[in-house]
Amino acid sequence: MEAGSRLPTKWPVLGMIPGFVSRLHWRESTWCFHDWTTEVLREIWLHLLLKGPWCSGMDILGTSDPANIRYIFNANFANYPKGGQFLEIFDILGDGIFNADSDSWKTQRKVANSRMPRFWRFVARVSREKVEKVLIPLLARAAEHAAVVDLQDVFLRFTFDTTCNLVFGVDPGCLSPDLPSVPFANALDDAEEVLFFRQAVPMGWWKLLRWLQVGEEKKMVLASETICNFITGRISERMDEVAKVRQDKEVPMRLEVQLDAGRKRHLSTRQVDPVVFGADDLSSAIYLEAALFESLRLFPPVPFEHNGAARPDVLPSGHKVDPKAKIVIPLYVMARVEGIWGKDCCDDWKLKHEPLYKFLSFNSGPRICLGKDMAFTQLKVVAANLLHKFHITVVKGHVEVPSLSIILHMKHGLRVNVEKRV
Ligand code: HEM
Repeated sequence: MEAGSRLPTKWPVLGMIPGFVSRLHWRESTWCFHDWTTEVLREIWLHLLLKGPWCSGMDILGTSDPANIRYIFNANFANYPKGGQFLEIFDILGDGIFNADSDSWKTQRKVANSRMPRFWRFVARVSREKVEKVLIPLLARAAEHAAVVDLQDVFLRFTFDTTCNLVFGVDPGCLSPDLPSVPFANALDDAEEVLFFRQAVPMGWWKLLRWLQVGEEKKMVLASETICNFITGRISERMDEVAKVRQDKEVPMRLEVQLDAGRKRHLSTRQVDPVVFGADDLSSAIYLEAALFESLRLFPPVPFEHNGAARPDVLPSGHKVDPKAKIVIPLYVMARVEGIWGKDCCDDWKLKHEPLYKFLSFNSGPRICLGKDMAFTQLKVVAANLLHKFHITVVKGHVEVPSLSIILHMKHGLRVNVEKRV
């Protein structure tokens, strides 16, 4: 394949790594790393073979070819496990489902899958309540005071509160009116940026930094500590509560009374504001769904997928892969390739079904995201209610730059003005 003009120069010994790393540092410009990879892949049509330094084991095949993706995620799924390299990079996730392969993955997926309907009901109820009691009042106050709101920060807090409620049974109140600082959420952001860095440089490099505990890896140490402290704190609180409940003989009756009070409260809130949409009200909101799908296509929350091959193989595009190479699928880029989505790939949306190996935002094949319906329900409840009650506009001059992280978010948040609809 001919090297395109935007491709980094291939140096003896160092390969393309100097040019690649320098692109990582164009952070402040709107011409960000994602845009650069989009231009490169457009120019050389779907595939990019990035040569890492000599003997570094960091050759990367970037592909956005739907035929390859279908092959890797579906047809020859067994040959493309997460693999040892992935496990080392994502060590912070332990041996949970995201890192697991083979039998351990199968067992964890089965267990998680069986819990999803219950989780879905919980998240649907809690999301509606939180929208009504916290999110709408918060934006109404901002509208009254003509205050600028960082909508990305608000949504992160919303998700964080509902997720903690689901996982630990407690709402940490990150969305309370004073918007308290959330060290755990900041630590997660830091960890996600370090995980991106680890994927972008040779393994020996980040391991050396980790050993020396400097730079990005120092950031990871601090982030891991904060994350561990938060999780162990919530678990021990929960265990204390459970122990208390076990000792208390009157609990069954009390619980019943509490549940009944909860039900009544729920009924009474419905009476207070009947114009707050819940999951059931939105089940046939197909235009809203299409708009959300389109946003997730253009701005995939997981902007890259990363795989390795267990055995040497040849992809449908003819590219050879060997077990030492990394295969990277750039989702952000895929959404902007005309050959995949047509001429209007960047600025139009259509109401039609597309195969999941083209729309990869929730992954595809046997490892498809288990929380897709849950996430979608939450997105619909939040979007429908806010759009119904408020007119929201991005602050003039706000610069939108994606951060370099394994999760796509805006480096400077999303500053908006909010007005109540009349
Ligand atoms: C907009 C929100 C979400 C997006 C875009 C999303 C996207 C994804 C993606 C891309 C993967 C594949 C990751 C990989 O292995 O490389 C994944 C896996 C997964 N997701 Fe989600 N996800 C979302 C929300 C959720 C929620 C709310 C849950 C559950 C509570 C969830 C549960 C999972 C699980 C368990 C897996 C692992 C599946 C497996 O490896 O078998 N996700 N998700």
